[in-house]
Amino acid sequence: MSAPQLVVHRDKELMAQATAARLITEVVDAQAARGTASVVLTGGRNGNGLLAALAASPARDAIDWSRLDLWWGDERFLPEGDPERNDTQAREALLDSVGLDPSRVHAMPASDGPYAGDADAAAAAYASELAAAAGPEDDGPVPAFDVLMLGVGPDTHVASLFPELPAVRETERMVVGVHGAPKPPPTRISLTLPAIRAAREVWLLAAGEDKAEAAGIALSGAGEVQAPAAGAYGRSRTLWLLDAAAASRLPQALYPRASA
Ligand SMILES: O=C1O[C@H](COP(=O)(O)O)[C@@H](O)[C@H](O)[C@H]1O
Repeated sequence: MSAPQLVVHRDKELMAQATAARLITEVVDAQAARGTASVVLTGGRNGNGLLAALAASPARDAIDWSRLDLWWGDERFLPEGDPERNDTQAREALLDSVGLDPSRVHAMPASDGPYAGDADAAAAAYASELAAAAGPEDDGPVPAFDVLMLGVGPDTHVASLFPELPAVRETERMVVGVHGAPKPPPTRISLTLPAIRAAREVWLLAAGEDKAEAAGIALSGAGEVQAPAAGAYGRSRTLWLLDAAAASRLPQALYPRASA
């Protein structure tokens, strides 16, 4: 487990641009060291903002996109191409405009595919895909992703692990179907905390006033069942990337601010 490190940017635009630059460097370094890189994408406003910033960055061409494996931390269990799918939004924001190898883009199954209506079976299939990609050096049934990104929800959810729902308590399976999510749609697929913790680096993204309470709770010693973001950490680094609005309710000891 790596203790959280915080980086606070002035506003969400700067946070997205700086995180895009950070991601480019990480991917380029991983490709230089190992030939390939693996990144886990997140959905939501902050995740899509980051992808849009990456698409707009001239430095994006430093990445060899054909040697990048992309995975998702969660997905809304909806038909292929649905505008609310995280996969659809990521393709529009970035993926359709770079030269990815389609065989390395590992979208989570859609609700109208071979697992029609069965999110649990779809989750098991994604777990098998992850296990097939893991090598002996990964030391487990999922790859040691270079960077795994998670948007933090206003209720402290990450991926589709919502407070108090069974998925956040999962300790054995790497991917689960989520039922009854409080944020629409109710049926989802999600990596679990053990899968998230297999990543070398976990980056939590929180921008905007509506994330301030969640960031404050998760970084104040809350339990992971009540505040799933508190249970998300990487093997070698856990990085919280915030804007000033989202950092406004962090404990002073973590993020000192001049008193008003
Ligand atoms: O539904 C989801 O929400 C979270 C957070 O989204 P945000 O819009 O509040 O930033 C996201 O990280 C997750 O991938 C997504 O499925």
